[in-house]
Amino acid sequence: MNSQLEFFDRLQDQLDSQKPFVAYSKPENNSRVKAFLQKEMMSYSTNDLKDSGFVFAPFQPEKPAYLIPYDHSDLIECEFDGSNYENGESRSVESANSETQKTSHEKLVKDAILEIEKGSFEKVVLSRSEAVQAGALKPLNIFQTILSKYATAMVYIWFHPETGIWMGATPETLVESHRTNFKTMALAGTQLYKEGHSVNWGTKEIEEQEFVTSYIYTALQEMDGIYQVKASEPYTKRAGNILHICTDITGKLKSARDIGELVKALHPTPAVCGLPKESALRFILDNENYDRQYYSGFLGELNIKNEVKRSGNRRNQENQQFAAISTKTHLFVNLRCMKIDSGIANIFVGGGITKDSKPEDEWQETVNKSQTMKTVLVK
Ligand SMILES: C=C(O[C@@H]1C=C(C(=O)O)C=C[C@H]1O)C(=O)O
Repeated sequence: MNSQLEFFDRLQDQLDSQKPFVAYSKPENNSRVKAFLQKEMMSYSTNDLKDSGFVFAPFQPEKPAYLIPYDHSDLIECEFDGSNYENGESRSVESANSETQKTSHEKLVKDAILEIEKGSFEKVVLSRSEAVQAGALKPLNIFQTILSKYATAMVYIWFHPETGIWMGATPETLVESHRTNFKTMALAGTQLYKEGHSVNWGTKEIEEQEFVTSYIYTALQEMDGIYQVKASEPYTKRAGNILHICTDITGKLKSARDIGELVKALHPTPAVCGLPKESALRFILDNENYDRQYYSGFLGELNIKNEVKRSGNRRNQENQQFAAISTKTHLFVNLRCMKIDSGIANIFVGGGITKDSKPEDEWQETVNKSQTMKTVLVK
């Protein structure tokens, strides 16, 4: 375990020498910050997700996913004390041309609704990117503010010379697996969190989230090598100033090595792409008018060896040997994120469109979601 100062110095050195690294804290243990520091300048990728390390994959499934390999990295960690950072309600930065952005996002939404009425697809997730000034704020200081502000998210900073600096605070698990057990979630429907107010969901949000659950559930049930698929009751999940509807879905894989096939079946899920997947993806690529890059892709720990302490009990030795080589994967969908480039933060936000969508509300939803990153850009 490193001291916080030492830990962030190591990250800064890595950034100064332009070598890939990732630092992150997971929702279940949010004060523990871990990092993979790649030892050399090399560029690694993973196609089948059978490698071990930290993966950073784009939205478009056929494009390569970067990997910081476990075997080529220094792994460091620290306990993070966020008490020195400004917290609570903060102001937020605004971009200059929001009227133009509003008009073009609403036009995009209207075009999608026409397409839904024609029967081309049932749901499509439409997004935009917005550039705001990050000023003189240093990337690692922004990351520390995100860590102190969003305790229940997967908070990360990723750097690779070929992708630039990305960071975010995502609420959405793509797949979590340990040995042959796996878990995923159907997350959709959005409203602003208001303290002290009871939460009611409208039909549009309930239906939209049910689409996502039933697509994931059916896709998993139909897949070879997947068993015992179960879905929880939907519940409300808070992510910063935003609320979503969430259903947890669990199951079993025939082999722990099949994680790549599972991810291939899920990504991009209807929570970030649409339904049916192919026609929604086509609409996104033809109409969004910008490149999502790694926004709504996925990132996280891939096939990480699980540390298991052996006991001296001889009767259980077979089991223990199995446990000693078991691996864990925890991948998140890259949402509520931004790319930092020469003092400019490009924030990425989107939302699901169905036949019942109202263009102005959909614009407002992206504005609300953009606050997650905007509020960490103020000194
Ligand atoms: C697409 C985003 O979020 C996704 C879309 C949601 C929605 O349409 O309500 C809710 C949660 C996420 O699955 C985003 O945050 O940019």
